[in-house]
Amino acid sequence: MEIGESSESPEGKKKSKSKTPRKPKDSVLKQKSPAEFFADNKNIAGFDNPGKCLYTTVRELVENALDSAESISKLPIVEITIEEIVRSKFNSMIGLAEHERVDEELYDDFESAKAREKRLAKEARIQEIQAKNANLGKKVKEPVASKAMKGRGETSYYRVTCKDNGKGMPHDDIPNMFGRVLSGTKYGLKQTRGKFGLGAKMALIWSKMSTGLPIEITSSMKGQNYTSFCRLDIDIHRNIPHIHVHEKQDKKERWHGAEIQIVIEGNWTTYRSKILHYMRQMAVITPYAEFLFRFLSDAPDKNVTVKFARRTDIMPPVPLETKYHPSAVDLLLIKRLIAETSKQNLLQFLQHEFVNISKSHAERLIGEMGPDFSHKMLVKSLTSQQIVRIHQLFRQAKFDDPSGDCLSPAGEYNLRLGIIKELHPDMVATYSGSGFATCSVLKYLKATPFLSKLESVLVEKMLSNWNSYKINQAQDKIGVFVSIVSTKIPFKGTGKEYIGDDISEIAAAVKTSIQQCCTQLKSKILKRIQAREQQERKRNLSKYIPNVTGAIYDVLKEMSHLHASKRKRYTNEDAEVLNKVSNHIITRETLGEKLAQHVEQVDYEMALEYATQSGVNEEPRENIYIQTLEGESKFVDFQSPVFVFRLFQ
Ligand SMILES: Nc1ncnc2c1ncn2[C@@H]1O[C@H](COP(=O)(O)OP(=O)(O)OP(=O)(O)O)[C@@H](O)[C@H]1O
Repeated sequence: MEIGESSESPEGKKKSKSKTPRKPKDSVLKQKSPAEFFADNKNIAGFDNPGKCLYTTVRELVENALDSAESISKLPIVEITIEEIVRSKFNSMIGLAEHERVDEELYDDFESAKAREKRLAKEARIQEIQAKNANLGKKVKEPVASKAMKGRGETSYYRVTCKDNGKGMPHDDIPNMFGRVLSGTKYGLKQTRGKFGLGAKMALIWSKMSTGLPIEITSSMKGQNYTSFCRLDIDIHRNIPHIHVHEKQDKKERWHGAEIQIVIEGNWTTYRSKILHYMRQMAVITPYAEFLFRFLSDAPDKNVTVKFARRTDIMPPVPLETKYHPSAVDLLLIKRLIAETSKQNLLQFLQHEFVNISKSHAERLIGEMGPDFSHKMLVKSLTSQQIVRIHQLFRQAKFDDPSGDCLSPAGEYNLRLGIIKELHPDMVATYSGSGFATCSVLKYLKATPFLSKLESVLVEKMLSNWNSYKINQAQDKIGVFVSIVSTKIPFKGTGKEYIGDDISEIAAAVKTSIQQCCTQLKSKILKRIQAREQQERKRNLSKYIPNVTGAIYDVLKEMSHLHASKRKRYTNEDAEVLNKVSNHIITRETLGEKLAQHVEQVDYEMALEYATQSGVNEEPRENIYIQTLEGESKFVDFQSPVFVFRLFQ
């Protein structure tokens, strides 16, 4: 599907010989190609400012790499490198001579001698205050960038390279895949990260807007004895690739996959933490992938190398292509399906082009459509009115929900593993819901602030009663991961940053998942609280043993004197005890020991009583997750926060 082709640019029109009516002189009507539209509105695809553009470029390339490796069931290895290119280096790269400023006052970062003096004095004062605060152990705020530091001219360029071990691309498709907006291989009804056929082209449009440099693609597919190399940019007005080089080269290594390289303007300083956070999130959600992230610059202290190692060899199965659900199609879609179907008659069409319509169900539906319809009628001969009738029936009839079999959720096992390995939380709870294959994870951290403002507001909205789950919002740090898989995620924009909470089924599934996780956490937290209380009770009782023994022993001693001097006679058991005191069989020490034994006994009995009441009759248990024995792997991992068992068959 290439929507781009239907929209002609003014240039395209000039060239075409078609007899379209001439534009009236006073008309203000204009057309835009999809590439022009997205260049003008790049914010809707997550390309807002240079920093965000760098971040979104990384995201788009990484997600394409993962999609590609997963499509052939290959454990992904993704190497992403961001190389900083300072302006002087960039200029020499493009053959632009360095220019010494002549008229300083022309520049945005110009400051007069007086202003400079004032600024330096202010900065010195701030530094002094900060030094004082640091000595007092107070928190020191990051200094705000001064005008001289943040001049608009301080552009930085970055070469972003992403290499994967995925499927690679057919040689002839590469130019359109990267140089034609709204072209891709992921429009079908299949769960993939990519969907719009836009991301890589947005990165290219941004490189064209900011550096003017082309994108370079190297690709090799399994079984190909060559490597494809393509250097191209995009003709924005016509929305077509502008190819510089497109050739087959000798294959030097046994590699299949793709390597994409692009030079763009960006801002590493402001987006460093967001990019690293994203890489970590990807490592959490895809623990079966290996990520190598590198930031390289001329200043070695700025360089970053992070390797997120693979923690499991078990990846979710490849998602399956599915068909449309009859309740979810519109008129346009039915017409398209009719045009594209290979089935001859209406019965076969209904039965094979939709999910949840069996043969007998199709027969009943055709019966319900009216006398104009029959099983054998040619589907391509349906009139517009008849198609409307089918559509109306699809809207009114009752169909089973789609099964979700075509989806491949990350699964509790993978999410849990990813979270434990990357975030080392204090506690984790996971829950996997059905229907939307929603899997939600809630982790509970003591030390690391995790939620961003937006996420916390969202979770807050979902769950206002943390207290009832024994979660202390002021003290406890809570992280929530929700993984939603679908053939079509209802993102709010092509930047794929948000999904709305207006789709009630998704909102309800997410809420239930979070509540389920909270309930699991609650029982873990309660156990911990009770264990702490038990320890405290014992400590409190033991604390008084010396004083209590002393007091009792003094009284017994006094009584034994009275008894021995016959000033007061005690009988039976009392006399026996007092004699033992006189004969040093009962001493301060033996009394202390007995009391300690008693405290131990009482404590044990109380713990036992609690355990019987709450149904805990053993040591606290930790759930372990066993991966199913599907796929090629001949082993199974038993995963717990403290150990992993790998059992080979
Ligand atoms: N690393 C890669 N390996 C193999 N194919 C790739 C790779 N990167 C891109 N492609 C191909 O190029 C197409 C276009 O990619 P692009 O990022 O523009 O869109 P998309 O991934 O399909 O959708 P979205 O815009 O939602 O990300 C993809 O559909 C895919 O077929």
